[in-house]
Amino acid sequence: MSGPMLRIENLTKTFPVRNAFGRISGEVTAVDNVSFSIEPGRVYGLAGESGSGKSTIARMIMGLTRPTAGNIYLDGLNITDAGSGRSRRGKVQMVFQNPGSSLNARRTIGQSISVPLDAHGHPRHDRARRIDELLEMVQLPAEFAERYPHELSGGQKQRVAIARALAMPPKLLVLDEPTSALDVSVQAKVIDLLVDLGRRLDLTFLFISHDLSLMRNFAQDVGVLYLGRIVEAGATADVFEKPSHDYTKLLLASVPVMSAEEEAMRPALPLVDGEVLTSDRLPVGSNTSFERLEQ
Ligand SMILES: Nc1ncnc2c1ncn2[C@@H]1O[C@H](COP(=O)(O)OP(=O)(O)OP(=O)(O)O)[C@@H](O)[C@H]1O
Repeated sequence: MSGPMLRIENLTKTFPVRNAFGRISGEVTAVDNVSFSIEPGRVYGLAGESGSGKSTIARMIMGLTRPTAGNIYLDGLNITDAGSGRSRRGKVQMVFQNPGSSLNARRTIGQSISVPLDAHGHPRHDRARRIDELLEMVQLPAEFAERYPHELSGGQKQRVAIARALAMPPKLLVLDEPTSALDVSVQAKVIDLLVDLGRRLDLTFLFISHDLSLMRNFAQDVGVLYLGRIVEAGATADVFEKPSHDYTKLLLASVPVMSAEEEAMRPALPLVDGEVLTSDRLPVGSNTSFERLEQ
């Protein structure tokens, strides 16, 4: 099918805010009229600081949170109200930030990987072979199938989470801060693995991160999210070279630089009322005291 793999159209999500007595006293707009699309085989980066609405967008795509307004199309199909069940038909999978908590401590790695296989009716007699194949795909030895999560490093656990997400190969892989719980040296290896798998399996990625240096290497297109809105979007190289929004400039200014050349290319810090705009001068949004409500 031609057309975008994912199309997000005017997506909005509000949550009720409760006061100390548990009564609804207002609402917070976590995602505010967001639109973007991802062409097949591309990596789209959604960048923004904590609280900007990144995870809420991911949860709506996965059918874990119902949008207040707007539409989500996956491979041409409107999945906005489809819930997290079969209607996504295994077309979309997600890898979460913390590989430790996404794996069941009481299950062996092989058992964890077989959950999606069983759920999709993969033939039992082929299960062990498929688990070996998936472990090999994420560059882990076959013996790991017998191990428990506590016997693995953070990077190895994240590789298992990726193997599980690919057990029934999806078209779209949503990565919500997939490397932020890992050491810097391990982060690059996990990203390299994702790039390689993306090519081999023809995957499309939504890569959610606050880490712009990773995004620069991985994503071809980027949308910068600030207080629930996309304030800037375009080809990653363009956005990084000529950011137009103050918030993007600020995010870029805090990316660690490696060389004098890169330092010279850093955008000047935005000035507001003649003063340098720093993170603590940005409106942070009133996101500190809400009860987190599952809708
Ligand atoms: N279930 C909920 N109930 C109430 N408010 C919520 C709920 N989920 C998210 N929010 C609020 O919505 C806003 C966006 O949160 P979200 O988790 O999407 O941000 P984020 O960019 O993913 O941040 P982080 O990187 O810290 O996870 C925040 O203000 C948050 O407090």
